Amino acid sequence: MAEGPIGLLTTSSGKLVDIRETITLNSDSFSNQHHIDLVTHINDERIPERVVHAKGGGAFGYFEVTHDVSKYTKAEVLNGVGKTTKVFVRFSAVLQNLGGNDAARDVRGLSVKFYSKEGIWDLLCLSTPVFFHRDPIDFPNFIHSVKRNPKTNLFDFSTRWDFITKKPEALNGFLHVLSDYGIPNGYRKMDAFAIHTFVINNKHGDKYFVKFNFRTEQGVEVLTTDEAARVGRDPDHFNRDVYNAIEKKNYPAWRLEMDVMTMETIKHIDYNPFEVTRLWKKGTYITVPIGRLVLNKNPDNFFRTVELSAFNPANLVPGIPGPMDNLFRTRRSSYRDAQTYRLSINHNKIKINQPLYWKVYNRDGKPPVEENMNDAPNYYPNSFSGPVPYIDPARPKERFTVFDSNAIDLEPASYFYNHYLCDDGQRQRLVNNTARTLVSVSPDLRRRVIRLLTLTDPQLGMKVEAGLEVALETPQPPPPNAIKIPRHNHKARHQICTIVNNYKNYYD
Ligand code: HEM
Repeated sequence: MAEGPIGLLTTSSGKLVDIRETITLNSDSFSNQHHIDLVTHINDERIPERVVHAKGGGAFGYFEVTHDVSKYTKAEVLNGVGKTTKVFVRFSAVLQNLGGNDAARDVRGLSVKFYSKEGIWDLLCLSTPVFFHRDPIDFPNFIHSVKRNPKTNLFDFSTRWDFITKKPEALNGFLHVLSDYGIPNGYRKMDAFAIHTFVINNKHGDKYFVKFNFRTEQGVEVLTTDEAARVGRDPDHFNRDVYNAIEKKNYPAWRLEMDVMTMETIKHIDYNPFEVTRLWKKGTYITVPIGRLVLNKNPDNFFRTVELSAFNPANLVPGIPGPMDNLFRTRRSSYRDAQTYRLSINHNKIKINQPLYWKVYNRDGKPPVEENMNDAPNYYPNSFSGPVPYIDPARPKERFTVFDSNAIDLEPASYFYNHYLCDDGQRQRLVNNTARTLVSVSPDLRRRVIRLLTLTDPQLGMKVEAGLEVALETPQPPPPNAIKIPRHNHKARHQICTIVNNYKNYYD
């Protein structure tokens, strides 16, 4: 904050405001343009919240290349050891509305906007290494089933479990959310995964298949359900945590690495590596370090940066042609459509989304239009010095198609329960959390869920059934913000469970 006033007050059209115009009592308030300016502007201050990932926070920083990956990709942003690129990062919770609770059991987002010399690269990641469905047509149904019930406007476990039992591939993702991994101890303490298998290429046009993963340098930490209920008494705990760490110059950082598969491996492995509801099997890939993401500046203005930011997975750069699976193909158009609705067709001209360089044939539309390409031709091809395309000699020529299977495969969910979770304590907490969600659903739906869990793993089904019996007889804890903490309970210890990230141990 500046020490003195930063200048004289004006109306939004620039007229200086007399001090007598700052009060309207006993005056002709409708001749007071300052008053009208204020009371009408506030009516239009809201824009639609994001349909998913509405609650979030963000920070600026940089990405530094620490390893030479030119063998795999020619992308300028990932090349040149020691080089830094400016970034803006947005953290989010998928299901929470604006103003929702950071400590809710949910999937988290970590989206990175790289302001690269070759254009914006948006890398969108989740805190789970797997997604919930493979068919893009399921997205609206899946989101409806996990967001608020249209009648009660409450979050509803019946609709969630109903959807999962009809689409069992979603179970693996849900088990992640119901486990310790479902509530990280803040955004700084979580890893993040881009999930899809990306195609990348080097300057010779050779293709590689990679999964991008961010590994937190703060260490992975999670909250138990009870711990989260306490932490959640401050609904903005996660945003506050990131903000305060940056203000204290304790800059949060992540290592960016990629799991790499060659074209040869892709052709011969016994599972579909493009399948987003499962992990890659150990031994079929190598892990290559790339660089470091560091957040070192809080935004000066939340709305102008975090709310107006538009991350679009289709924003890719040369050397990273991107994923080929069907889900990603839908994402290529979906985000642009959402952001046009939320921010206008010119969302890429909003400061936070602007690339370093752009020359386009698009014109006009809702502001901002910036210089609107001034007097340059507005059609292509033309004979009047309009911008021309370049030729990328390294663009991969070979094309192939990814076919998805419709088969239901419960093995990834079974693997998660038996091997990804590292001990019986983790497994028991998953069982308890799952049982609690079944208390409010109908007996018929409970039976369907137990049956699905039993098919996944007999022990899991049996334990959840037993846990449910206990939960039905135990009075349910009140909602988090109604929990009473004893006034002098200095001994209330934060039982934060620090867990080894065993994602890499898959199929060890
Ligand atoms: C068919 C599948 C999917 C569809 C249709 C979809 C759609 C959307 C939409 C419409 C938004 C809001 C965009 C906005 O208003 O700015 C969004 C946000 C987001 N999505 Fe997806 N999504 C899909 C799958 C995924 C997957 C697989 C990931 C994981 C990598 C993911 C990660 C994210 C993240 C991190 C955000 C928040 C971006 C931000 O911080 O603004 N989504 N998604």
